[in-house]
Amino acid sequence: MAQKRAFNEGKRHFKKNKKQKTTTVSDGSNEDVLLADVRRLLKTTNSSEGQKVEPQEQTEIDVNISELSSTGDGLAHKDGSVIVVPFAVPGDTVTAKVYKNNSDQGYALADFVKVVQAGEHRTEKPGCGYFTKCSGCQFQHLPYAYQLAHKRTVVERAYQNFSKLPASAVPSVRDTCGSPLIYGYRTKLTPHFDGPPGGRQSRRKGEKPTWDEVPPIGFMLKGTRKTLDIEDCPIGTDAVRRGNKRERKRVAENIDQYQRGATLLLRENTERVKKDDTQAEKKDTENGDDVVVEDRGDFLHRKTCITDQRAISTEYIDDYRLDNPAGAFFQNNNSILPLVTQYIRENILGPDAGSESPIKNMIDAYCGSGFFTITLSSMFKQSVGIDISHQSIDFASKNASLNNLPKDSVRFIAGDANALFDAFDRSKFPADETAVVIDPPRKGCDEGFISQLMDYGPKRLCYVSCNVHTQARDVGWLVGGLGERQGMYEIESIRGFDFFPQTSHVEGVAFLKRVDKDVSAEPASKEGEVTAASNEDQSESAAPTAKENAT
Ligand SMILES: C[S@@+](CC[C@H](N)C(=O)[O-])C[C@H]1O[C@@H](n2cnc3c(N)ncnc32)[C@H](O)[C@@H]1O
Repeated sequence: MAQKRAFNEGKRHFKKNKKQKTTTVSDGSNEDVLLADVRRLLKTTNSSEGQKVEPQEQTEIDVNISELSSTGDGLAHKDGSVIVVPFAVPGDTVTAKVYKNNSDQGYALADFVKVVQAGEHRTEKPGCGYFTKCSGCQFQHLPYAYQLAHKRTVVERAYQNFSKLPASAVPSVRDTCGSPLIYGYRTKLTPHFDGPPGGRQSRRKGEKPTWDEVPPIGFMLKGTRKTLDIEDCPIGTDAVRRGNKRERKRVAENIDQYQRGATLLLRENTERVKKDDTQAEKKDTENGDDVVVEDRGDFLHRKTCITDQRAISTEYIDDYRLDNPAGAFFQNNNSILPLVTQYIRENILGPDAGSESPIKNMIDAYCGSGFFTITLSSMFKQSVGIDISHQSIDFASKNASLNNLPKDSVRFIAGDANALFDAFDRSKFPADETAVVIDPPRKGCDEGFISQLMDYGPKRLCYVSCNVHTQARDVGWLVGGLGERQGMYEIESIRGFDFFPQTSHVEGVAFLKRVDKDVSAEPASKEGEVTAASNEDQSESAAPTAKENAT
């Protein structure tokens, strides 16, 4: 009998220092991920136990960086504590200034001060003048191959730390797929500025707040809650960078019209025009510097930057046109998306699937404005996407029409993924003929969703996630079980995709297959009949045991 797994491991409470305050660390948060790395490092370096010297806050110390954390920080072991230093590289000796000592957790957070001796991997000239000040990028001093190799390790550790699966249940993580563009890739940036000093008091008194000067407009200064003024961000696309310049000028000229701080939207928009379109040429001349023109074979892509949240932005991926409300979620690195869709096409039917694949249907849970449903639709007889946002579903339906997809085979439903399996006719989507794509927000799937998914028991799963740590937890449930529910899947492959070069983020794509019953060993069932219940019985043998789970 397989081990029953804790139903909700989502929130853990840690006692904090002498005041006995507790803090909640949610699954997959930066703190949770860092803690797992700290514990592992302390375990492997327990030789100095008993001679622990707590680093004093506000003191400067020199430390040798031994590894990179999954959050992108350098980790050093010193006198029984782990010192966490941003912008540091394994092999570096750096001076760091401790600003927070989490002694009960065994680590201290420090600011990077300077490099004393550079490690061998610190070879790149950062592409941005704000590097080591801006909190956006962590890796501009690292060669791209090193960044990709590190992200593979991040995915590996995610499964070691959060899936609760034995190593034997997790296949070797594939090499990270790199992004074709490593700068100039971000199609969306959202710089912000803070309100005027004393603004709240002025408003309370019924007075209009005034500005002494134009405030910094940009991103967070690393390790603080202050805004760093950013004139230019080289990970943005050319159109977005031009938009940033324009928006900064507009805000500076109109700052008196703002009573509070604000977040600006910079979203790339693409207009596809035939090469001989003289009207488009005229527009380009009129709009001058605002338009970036890219040659795409028979077409030109005219790229501009949208700043109105309610406007519609357009992107082209694999020749599909996808419209989206500019302020709503859409993937931010257009250059890597064709590689992701290609990879999913190559794997979603299974490694042995030829033209005779039993998989005829696709369900896209958390579908947004239909990116996966639409770009993969040609592989399936019918596809259905579901998303909690009515606005996204409206756009998904419009996108299906824009791409001339038949209404009877590509459909979208507005609703909670947790109720997904009540929302459509299961008999039209037999589990044996269906693949489910899952692409939830950073917090991952709800337990309710995972349980329902296992009740339904689709033959194949493709789990895409921008948080490989919550993804590993959820995959652990699907394979190892959740609460009373036994797991019923096996991991086929795991691979990271580098959606955000120069940063510590990695997108995970995992393929899972249902562990099917060996019908020859079960005389009572009819040949070929595989039900969710029978899969559940069978999964016991595939699920890890209590002992394995504990390792
Ligand atoms: C990471 S986005 C993925 C969107 C889409 N797959 C794409 O690539 O553009 C996550 C999506 O999950 C949706 N979402 C969040 N919670 C949900 C829930 N409980 N049920 C259904 N959709 C949900 C959000 O509206 C968002 O569109």
